[in-house]
Amino acid sequence: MKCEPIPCPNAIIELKNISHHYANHIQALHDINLCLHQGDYLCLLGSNGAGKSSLVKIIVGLLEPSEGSVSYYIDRYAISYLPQESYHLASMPASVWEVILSGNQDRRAPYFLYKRGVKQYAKELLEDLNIGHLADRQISQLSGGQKRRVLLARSLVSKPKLLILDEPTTGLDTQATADLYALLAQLNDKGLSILMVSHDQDAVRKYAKNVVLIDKTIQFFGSKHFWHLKEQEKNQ
Ligand SMILES: Nc1ncnc2c1ncn2[C@@H]1O[C@H](COP(=O)(O)OP(=O)(O)OP(=O)(O)O)[C@@H](O)[C@H]1O
Repeated sequence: MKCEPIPCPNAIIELKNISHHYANHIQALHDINLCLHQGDYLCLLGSNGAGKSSLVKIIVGLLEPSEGSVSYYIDRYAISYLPQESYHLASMPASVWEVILSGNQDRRAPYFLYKRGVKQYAKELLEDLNIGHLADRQISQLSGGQKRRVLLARSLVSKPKLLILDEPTTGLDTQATADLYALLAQLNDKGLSILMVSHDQDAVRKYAKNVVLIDKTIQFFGSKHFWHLKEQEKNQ
């Protein structure tokens, strides 16, 4: 199905004609045109190998696209990214508290100059994500699900304007998953823009505003309600 791109009046990021092939000639993405709006909750869907992680890495600047351009209409430092795997952070010789605060490293200020407000917000995040009891533990000694919650707190402590998450609920139990979605919805209500790679169809139905479905190229890009109708049609 060919979709017209939704208009971009309040775009914070705009992708134009993005294509990417890796050194082994695998074509991961072809001619992607996409925009992310201020206040959006955009879910990026696609099957394994469809190019989701490649696209996210291009958006956050970790991967240079073979073709096309990305335009940023917000400060790049206002973008926070929670990747699928963060081995280096999850194995750091540091406490949970230190790892969370390191998400707010002001590049111009020494480590000890954290403002009181940042520490207060870090404490709130510890509570919201139910990891307050872990604050003094070494992150390397936590379970996979606990580490993910710590890394989410780390990616939020700088109060980003855009949060990009790649499969954020991997390894979380039912309660932790529900808590995480509730927190994201709350932050989105307060103005945080969200781009989330997800396989969780229920979460997409419940929380997303817009949906982009890719399989190297864009298969669908539009409102969640329209996507839902298309899904229903397909299943009839
Ligand atoms: N570093 C790499 N070098 C070569 N090919 C790669 C590399 N990373 C990804 N690919 C290939 O690019 C294509 C897109 O991969 P990508 O990881 O972006 O997909 P994905 O949609 O995120 O998949 P998944 O849902 O399984 O995480 C796949 O065919 C993959 O094998």
